[in-house]
Parts: sequence; C-alpha cells; structure tokens
Amino acid sequence: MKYYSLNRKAPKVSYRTAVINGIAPDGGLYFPEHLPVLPKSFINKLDRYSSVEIGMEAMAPFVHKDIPKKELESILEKVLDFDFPLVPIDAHISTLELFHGPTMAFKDVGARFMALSLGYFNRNEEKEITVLVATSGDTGGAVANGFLGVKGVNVVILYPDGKVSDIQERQLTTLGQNIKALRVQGTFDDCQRMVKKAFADKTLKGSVQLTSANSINVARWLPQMLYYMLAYHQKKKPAGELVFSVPSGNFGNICAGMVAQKMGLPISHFIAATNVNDTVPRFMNTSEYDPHPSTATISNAMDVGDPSNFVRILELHKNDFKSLKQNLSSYSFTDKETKEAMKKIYSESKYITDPHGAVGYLGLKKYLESHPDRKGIFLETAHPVKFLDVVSETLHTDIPLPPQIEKVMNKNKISLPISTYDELKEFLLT
Ligand SMILES: N[C@@H](CCOP(=O)(O)O)C(=O)O
Repeated sequence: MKYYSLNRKAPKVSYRTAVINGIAPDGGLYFPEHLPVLPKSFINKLDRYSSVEIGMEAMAPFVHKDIPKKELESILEKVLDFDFPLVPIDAHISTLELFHGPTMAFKDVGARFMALSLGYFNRNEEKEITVLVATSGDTGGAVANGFLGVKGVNVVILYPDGKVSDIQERQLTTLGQNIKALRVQGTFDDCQRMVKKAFADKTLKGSVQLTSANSINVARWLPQMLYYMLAYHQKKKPAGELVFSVPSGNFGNICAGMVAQKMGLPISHFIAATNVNDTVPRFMNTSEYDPHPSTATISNAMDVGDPSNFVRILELHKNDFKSLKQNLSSYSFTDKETKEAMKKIYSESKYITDPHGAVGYLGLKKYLESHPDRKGIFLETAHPVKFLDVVSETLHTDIPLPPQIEKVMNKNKISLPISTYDELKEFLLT
C-alpha cells in the first residue's frame, strides 16, 4: 500500500514514511492509493470475530509490510484493550460509547495506534522526533497519554487558552516527562494553522524532525474505522444497513467511517452533526467551501472552523458533490438546542450524554424525521465527566469521577503561553 498526497505534488510513500512525515512535503494530506474490499464472508460475520481479529483484517492492508503481522497484532491488543458498548436509547436509536479508554474520548484508539507505530519505527533510531499536535480539547489528552515515555519522541501540544474544559486541560498539562503544552492566545484554528506552518517551514525542518499526531496523520486517522466495524460486531444478525451520526469537528472520525463503508461495511448514510461551527453543513447546502473563524461552544472539541479532513471526504467521493450528497447529510445545532437534547435524553431514557454526543443525537433525530424507516447510531465521543460543569448544571446530577480522571485532578497544570508562530518556532528550536 502506498500513500499519495492530496496536493499531488509529492512522491508516493509507504505507511512508515507517511506516519513519520505526518503531512506530505507539498503540504497535502496523505491518502491510501486504494481501499481494500473486505470479503463479504468476513463482513457478514463480524459478530464471530474478536476486536483484535477485526483490527488485523482491517488495518493490515494499510500498514502493509512496514509492521510485521505479529507486531501489528500486539499493537492492536494494546490499543483495543477496552470496550466500545452499543447502548440502546429508544426503538430506533442507539449510541456507541467510545469513551472507555484511558482519557475517556474516542481519540485514544488512534493516538495509541500512532504512538505504538512510531515507537516501533523508532526502535533503533538515535535521532529524536517531535510530535506536534493542535487540540480543541480531546486530542491533546489522548496524545499525551499515548506518547508518554515513548523513547525518542517529544510531544508538543498546542491548545486554545481558556477554550478547553478544566479536565481536558489537566489531561494535557499534567503529565510532564516528554510531554509539553503550549497555551495559545487564539482559537483551535490558530493552533492548527501554526502546526501546518511549522511543517512548511524549511529552516525548522532542517533542525527538528517533525510529525503530526492530529488526524491528518494516517496512523491517527485510519484506525478510527474500527469503531464502525465494532458497532456491527455487537449487532445480532442480520444487522442490516445502518445510519451513523458523528459529532464532527476536524472530520477525521466520520471520514474513517466512510473508509470502512468503501471497504464493504453496509452503512447506508452518514450524518455529520456539528455545533455552530458549521462550515460543512453550509457547504452541503451551497457547495461553497467557505470556512469561518471558529466560535467557542459547550461542545468545544468540535470548535473547528476549517476541518482538515474534509478534503479526504471529497476525495473519497471523487470530488463529486452529487455522490457526496447521497452519502452525507450535515446539520448544525446551537448550545441551547444541545442542552435541551441532553435534558430530553436524560428524562426519557435516563442516559447522560456529553454535549458532543447530544449534538450527534440531534443530527440523527433530524435525519430520521424524513427517514422514519431507518435505524441509526450516534457516536458518544467523550465521557460526560469531561464536561462536568455543563453536564451537572444542565442535568442537575452529579457524576462520580472515574479513576482515569481522578488521577489528574490534584496535579499541577504546566503550560507556556504563546501568541505567535515565531514563539512556537523558538520553542521548538531550543
Ligand atoms: N476535535 C479535536 C480537534 C483535532 O482533531 P484531530 O482528530 O484532527 O486531532 C480535539 O479534540 O482536539
């Protein structure tokens, strides 16, 4: 398997090089040269395989020979060591909980897969590599946790000051060792822009070996396809075609779901549910891609004005707007609507959603209004405890702190303030 740059001005590379580069030298995102189609006999019997067996079948073609099968299996055993339960909400709607990992957000799978891939590639290297990552909340903690103590890897996390939840900030600023955090005076988009500028900066790249741990990196992005397969794995046969509603910010998760669909998973439609950062819902109405600066919301991990992975979604649909429209609906919701949904789900189903999951639920509800015969799953991308203030204020209920969260509560937050790209560059060079 080779990966090409979506800017089409860089050489094709192996999985290993794509992971180490993060982004192609021409600034484009890497994309797999072909998408393997999984045997029907496998897809139709997902309930009979373990999560690691599903992971092997799905990921081996993408990793190709760069990681031997035995090693890949051991990576997947570590990555998939928690559950992804499918919980019924009502007769037509279920939620897939992706938050039972170490940092209680869906990013744990991709972050650990990438950390272990890079650790494997770096095992005999003397040269250090710096992983640069921008976060609007959840990626930072997952990457910090996944890369903590990985030999030869330094992690630098950029996050928008005052725009992530207290628990999210603790998860990315309290670990120490090879993890450093920079709090940026600006938005997530400013953080992401700085990261991309660093990749394009030849003087910087001459001195520091950089890679990205955002979903622009194929090792962070692709393993997310497993969530969709693990949903079918829990369905009693015949599962039939399902609709997935994905709370979306940088659009890596939903895009990985579309890869699973191309590989043969019977997904009938996707819903990209966003908060008021509505670049994609507007695009789906007008076919004009017109990113706006991001606005702070209660579902802060989705406060993204210019989603990096949308270009991959367009590529998957051969840049054909009509075919994209058939596969994707996209709706945006305000904070007020999100809180109302959290209350409704809690009072009707006694289920506590976090604000991101509630946006996913709203997207699914809206789609089902005009498709009442369909059944759908919304992804619950983070544990409600990560948004303790909003959840307890909205639902008037307490959420006990799970051990993963308790352990960061009493540690000191350490981060450096920066405002400009030059400050980032200076930090990386010293
Ligand atoms: N939602 C993200 C924003 C970055 O997304 P990524 O999947 O590209 O890392 C966050 O929580 O930081």
